[in-house]
Amino acid sequence: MNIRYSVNQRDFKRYTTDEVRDEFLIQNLYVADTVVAVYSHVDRMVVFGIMPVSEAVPLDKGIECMKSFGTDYILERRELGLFNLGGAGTVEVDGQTFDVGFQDCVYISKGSRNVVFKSKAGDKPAKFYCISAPAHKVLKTTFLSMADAKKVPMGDDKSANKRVINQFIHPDVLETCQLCMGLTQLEPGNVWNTMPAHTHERRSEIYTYFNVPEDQAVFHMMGEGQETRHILVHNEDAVISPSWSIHAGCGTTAYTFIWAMGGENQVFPDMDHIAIKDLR
Ligand SMILES: O=C[C@H](O)[C@@H](O)CC(=O)C(=O)O
Ligand SMILES: [Zn+2]
Repeated sequence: MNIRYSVNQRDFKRYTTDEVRDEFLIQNLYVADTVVAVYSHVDRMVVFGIMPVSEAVPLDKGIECMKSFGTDYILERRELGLFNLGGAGTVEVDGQTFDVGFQDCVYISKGSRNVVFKSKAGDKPAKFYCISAPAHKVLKTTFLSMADAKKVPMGDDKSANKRVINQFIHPDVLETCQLCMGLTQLEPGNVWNTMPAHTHERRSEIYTYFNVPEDQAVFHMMGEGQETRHILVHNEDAVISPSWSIHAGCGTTAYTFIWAMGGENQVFPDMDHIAIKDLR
């Protein structure tokens, strides 16, 4: 399992492009019949990419659970949220099966022992993007579609940032231990997300960008507001944002992304906004 240790904001100022990418960028999450896992020490969030093609893939495939998590099974002391970014699939959680289409979400409670992923058709495989965070109590494993999400329209055409923040795993929709997750969709012709930018000292966040055409990219902004850097992301890449870092992006075209947060609180508007004129 790939492990990312924490980076502080002072050392980060001196990072080269490659160092920034090695620490924060997550690529190649979807490999046939494989569980790709990246363990971040930023709020101990774990990113899993799972693309079943010709077989059913259990969450712990290829993972030494005791060595990586110190538990008998992965979700013994963790919760997990997932979105399907590919073709139709299913996830089976301790015998309960959920049909999971494109952009559907499932929250899986702490204490779930057997989690198994499948695609309906190997030539149109499902791509399960999963984020797991430490959890302290058992809650309800729940399927959420776009219709269940709370919609928060933001931005306008004039600022090229008209978008809808779809809050799926959010206190107003579903109780979780610490995980919050949702899907932000940009309107055609709009390219900016999360601008004016913010940090949230009490939480950290991971983004994954998708619906990015093959020949296009997103310039993801990170760093402190007074010392920004960019990191180029392409379709289905993910990027880790420690609490001290802004997390905003500008695409060469419209795109969609999943945001996921873990940490001290779940108060969505708990953000320290930085005025655009103050960014450096
Ligand atoms: O802390 C909240 C997260 O950064 C995202 O929800 C922001 C976002 O989706 C957007 O503005 O487009
Ligand atoms: Zn944020």
